[in-house]
Amino acid sequence: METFATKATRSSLVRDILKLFPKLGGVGHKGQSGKLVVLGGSKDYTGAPFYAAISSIRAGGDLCKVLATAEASPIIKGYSPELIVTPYDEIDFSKDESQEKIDTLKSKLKFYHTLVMGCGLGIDGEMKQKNDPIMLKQLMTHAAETNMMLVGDADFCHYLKSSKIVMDLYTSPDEALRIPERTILTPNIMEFKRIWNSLYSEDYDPEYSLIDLYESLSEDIGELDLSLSISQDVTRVANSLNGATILKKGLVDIISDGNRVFYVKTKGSLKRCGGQGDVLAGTIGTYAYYAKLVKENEETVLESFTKEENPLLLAAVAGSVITRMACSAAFEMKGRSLALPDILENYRVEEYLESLKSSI
Ligand SMILES: NC(=O)C1=CN([C@@H]2O[C@H](COP(=O)(O)OP(=O)(O)OC[C@H]3O[C@@H](n4cnc5c(N)ncnc54)[C@H](OP(=O)(O)O)[C@@H]3O)[C@@H](O)[C@H]2O)[C@@H](O)CC1
Ligand SMILES: Nc1ncnc2c1ncn2[C@@H]1O[C@H](COP(=O)(O)OP(=O)(O)OP(=O)(O)O)[C@@H](O)[C@H]1O
Repeated sequence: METFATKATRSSLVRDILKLFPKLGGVGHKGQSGKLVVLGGSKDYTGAPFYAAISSIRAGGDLCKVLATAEASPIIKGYSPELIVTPYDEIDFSKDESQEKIDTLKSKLKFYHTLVMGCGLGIDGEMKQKNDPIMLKQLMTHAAETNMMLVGDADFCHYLKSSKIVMDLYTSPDEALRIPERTILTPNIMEFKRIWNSLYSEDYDPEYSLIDLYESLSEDIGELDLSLSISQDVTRVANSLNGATILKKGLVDIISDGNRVFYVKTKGSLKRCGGQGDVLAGTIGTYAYYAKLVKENEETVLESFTKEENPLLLAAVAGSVITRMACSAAFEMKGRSLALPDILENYRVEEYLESLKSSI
């Protein structure tokens, strides 16, 4: 069996996670701690975009908007007065005459920091299959032009597989838009396989066991050597997608942009109720913005990353740690009766940061 030697130290990573969070000094204005848009929500799925959006606020953000189908919009709005909900599916994105409506929709994304795509987006229906990839390309391009960060989860991974229009944004990227380097993808194992199958002819057949990895790692957070087989499937996909950051979810979350590989095995929930991935996507959406701020701020010096390296790796590590801590706290309270709202109720970021700080 491989030994899973690590590189960046746990303590340097924890100190970097603490540096990611903007100070709440009492002088900030509304939106400064993060404004996020979730593109998802359809006939079958109204919970997923709600969970992602509300988690972005619980994680530290200020404002969130949901773009959903007209059918799902009033339902999602009804879950919380916190959410701004805008329908998108009355627009046929493939038609030139829709341009005015598309421009109006784009104007509603102005000043947002992150676009989270896929939570409850849905994949059923001929019209949706045709329209959604064009819509994704248009909104992603617009988001990149306005310097937003991107998170792709759930059904976004389906469109990455089924639509060349979407995959081309990663495999033949427009250098000016820098879409791969502003993206974090958060596939679960099924979604990871979908992306894998769209890139390579051979089946996904990992040589390692996550249980072995989990048991052999002494620290809860750390860096893995690139040469390990555990690192190689994620780095391969990240490299094929031109440096997009991948967080492969599981018992141990593996995170890579193709250059470096990190893991998180912080204790989470033993019950795997639906929606935990949506919570992670919303949380990471807020932290992707914080990572961009860290990169832009000359005064913030990270210990585990150089200024040239990809700060989204840190956003993904932080998102995974905080989500897992909230899931663990909720599971401690509710055990087998855990449902997703219990996790939202247990989002106590300040407390988790304090506990990380005192652990080093
Ligand atoms: N309340 C809501 O509105 C929610 C809506 N959601 C939304 O639903 C949409 C579709 O998402 P999805 O979760 O049904 O699709 P996907 O992840 O492909 O799973 C399909 C099947 O694969 C399996 N399977 C999954 N994970 C596995 C694993 N780790 N290891 C092994 N097997 C695994 C498992 O099947 P099984 O093997 O148990 O038969 C599972 O049933 C998407 O838009 C999403 O955002 C969710 O966010 C939840 C809350
Ligand atoms: N076996 C596990 N033990 C502990 N935490 C886990 C485990 N598997 C996944 N997680 C964590 O749970 C969160 C969600 O991962 P999960 O695999 O449940 O996503 P998902 O299938 O996309 O969820 P969703 O139901 O929202 O579609 C991640 O933060 C991940 O780190």
